[in-house]
Amino acid sequence: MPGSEFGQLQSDGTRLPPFYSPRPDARGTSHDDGDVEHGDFSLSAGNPASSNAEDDDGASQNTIPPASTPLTRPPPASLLSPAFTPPSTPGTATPSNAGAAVPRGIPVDSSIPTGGCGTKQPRLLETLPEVECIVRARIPTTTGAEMFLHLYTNNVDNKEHLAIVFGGTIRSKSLDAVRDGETEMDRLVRGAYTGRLYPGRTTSGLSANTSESQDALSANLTGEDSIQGPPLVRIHSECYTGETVWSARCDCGEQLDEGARLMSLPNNKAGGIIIYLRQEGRGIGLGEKLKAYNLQDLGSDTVEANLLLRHPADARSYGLATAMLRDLDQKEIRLLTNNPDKIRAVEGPHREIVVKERVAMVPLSWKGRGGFRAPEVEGYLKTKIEKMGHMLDMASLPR
Ligand SMILES: Nc1nc2c(ncn2[C@@H]2O[C@H](COP(=O)(O)OP(=O)(O)OP(=O)(O)O)[C@@H](O)[C@H]2O)c(=O)[nH]1
Repeated sequence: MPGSEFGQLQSDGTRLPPFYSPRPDARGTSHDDGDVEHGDFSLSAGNPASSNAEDDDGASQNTIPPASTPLTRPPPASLLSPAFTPPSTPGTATPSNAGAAVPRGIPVDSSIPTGGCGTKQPRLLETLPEVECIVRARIPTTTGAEMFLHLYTNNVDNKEHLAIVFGGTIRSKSLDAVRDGETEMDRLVRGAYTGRLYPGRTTSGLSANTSESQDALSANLTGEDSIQGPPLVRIHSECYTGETVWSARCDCGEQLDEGARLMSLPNNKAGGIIIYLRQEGRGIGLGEKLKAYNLQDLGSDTVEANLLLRHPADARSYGLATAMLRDLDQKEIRLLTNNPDKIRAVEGPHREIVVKERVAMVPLSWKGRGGFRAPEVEGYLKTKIEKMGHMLDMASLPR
């Protein structure tokens, strides 16, 4: 960690990296999450992506996955644990937002060129990958927000892709499916239960006589817990540097935290899902991304650095995200992104998922809500806008 100019001084005297979550508003005013997209975005249908980026993006969407691994086979012992250990957990500085509105989205219709996600059509594989949620657990976070972490296996790679689920109404079909020969304890341990776990619980379903089931019943009757519209979704690609080792070259850590914060807002009754895909460095892997960083220090931008290393500008695909969202029983979503390619790609080859709205991700520092400023992240965002067609208006960057 760099020196003392970095980090927020906490009440217990320790310093936390300031990079991820919004700092509390120094003026003590409450934030209004309803203004997320106020004038900050252009919805131009014209896509300013360079020809390089266009060619490479198109190619990347068509990446053929490696040979299938049957879902029935147990995951290999070599499965790596996620490096997802953000130093600041979701929702820091949320208390002042307790009553804040759910962020407004911009209507999207990817079936028409003027629908708000550019004109590029990614070439997608005809069939979605198969995914299976093998375990789910409740994660109370340090801010009081709670989420359920779902770990998925699939038939195209050996990575542990994750769904971070906010709200109690979103469930995984593959997790809930009954497995041959399993006991009630097996179901409890792999997270295929309803309601909450407590010491001594022996059944995975809600039994009619517990006070918990009565609470659930009355919540449903009063509509307190009923689903209200499509959930907020973020499709997030792994970024070890930005999420774990405090890199100021990108805003990935801040985006992850901000997505989680918005999904945890009490007024967000529709729930939220962060699909956390293990495609580090836009799919080129951490080693190659570190080489790209060195090329950036030598004068290349993020797209040029990838191309110099003979990688596409963006080597990611989103079929796994589409399949995971379908497994979580979603059809329509509100997507937190500035990336037009992501909107079309996550919808899948047959629009298995429909993005109804895009919710813009404006860097927090641009809105005067904390965040961080650095020449590197400004270069990163500028390249996204100028070469990759991201729907973010650099002109609104405060000088
Ligand atoms: N190759 C490369 N990858 C980077 C660099 N900086 C960040 N990344 C990766 O870029 C990806 C960021 O992706 P996302 O957070 O999904 O964001 P996005 O696709 O840019 O679009 P949004 O949804 O608008 O945030 C992660 O996989 C990061 O590891 C870089 O300099 N070079």
